[in-house]
Amino acid sequence: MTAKIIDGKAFAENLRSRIAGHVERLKAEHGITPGLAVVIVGEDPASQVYVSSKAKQTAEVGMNSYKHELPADISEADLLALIHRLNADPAVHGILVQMPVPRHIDPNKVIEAIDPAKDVDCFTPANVGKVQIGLPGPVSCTPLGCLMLLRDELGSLEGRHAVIIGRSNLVGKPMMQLLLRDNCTVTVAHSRTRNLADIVRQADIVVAAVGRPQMVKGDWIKPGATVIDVGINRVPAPEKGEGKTRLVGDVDYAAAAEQAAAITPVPGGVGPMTIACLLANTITTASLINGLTPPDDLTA
Ligand SMILES: Nc1nc(=O)c2c([nH]1)NC[C@@H]1CN(c3ccc(C(=O)N[C@@H](CCC(=O)O)C(=O)O)cc3)C=[N+]21
Repeated sequence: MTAKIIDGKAFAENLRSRIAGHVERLKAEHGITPGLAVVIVGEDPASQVYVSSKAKQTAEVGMNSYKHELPADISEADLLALIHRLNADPAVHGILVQMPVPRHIDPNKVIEAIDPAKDVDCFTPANVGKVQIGLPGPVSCTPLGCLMLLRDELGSLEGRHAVIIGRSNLVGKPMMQLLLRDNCTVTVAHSRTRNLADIVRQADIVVAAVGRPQMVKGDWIKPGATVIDVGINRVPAPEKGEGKTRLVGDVDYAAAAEQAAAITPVPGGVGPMTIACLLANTITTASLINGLTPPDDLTA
């Protein structure tokens, strides 16, 4: 079998055009222009690239984009003061502080400072709790993107056995909540799991989010399974020339594609969905801040 390639880039483009429609409607019917503030501390080149593409896509869907580039040596107090100003700014409906922040800044203090009503990453305890009990609000961007791709591919997820590899607060844990809410049977495996290959072999749905290049092997995949690869790992690519690199996922793509019914590529799979879901969350928070029901095609 050769798997169908799940085109996350195309799905994300379609999602962004729906988001643009919601922006139009919020402007025309309610006089609201959703605004997203993105804060980046320091000059990590990879982070710069992501932040620029977030800002560009924010503007493309008709939202206001506010970019705050801060020097790497900014004090924690000054960063928290900026977050408090953004919390109080009525033009800002979403706040994202690009992670990781430099070591002298406590990421937990940064997250705690963000008003949960504007927490488009879904990092704050209040929003993590809302996802768990199914209340409306922003949903972690990467898991939301994975869920949208899975629903589009499979229709109902009910009764399917999903194996998530990775238990991070960023991906594994929220993914577990969302798949449970969709009536999957969920197994969360991680670095200490015994017989990982045998557990993955039982999965109808595999979500790989371990951050180790090509760790999930082709013969771990049950024939006909759906594979979502969250990993984005930059590895050396001497075949492209000296010093060159390429992106690979957490799954051995070529071998897994021989077994799976459908699989996401890297790049062009989950990554573009993460950014589109950030914009979706900004529509959700802009709606809730203004007492409106968020559109249900943009959330879990
Ligand atoms: N507060 C916060 N929220 C985040 O959501 C957040 C963050 N911090 N820090 C960094 C990570 C990383 N991240 C990515 C988003 C999109 C792609 C993406 O679109 N990747 C492309 C490839 C891009 C390339 O070629 O380098 C793809 O997979 O096709 C990747 C990575 C969001 N993050």
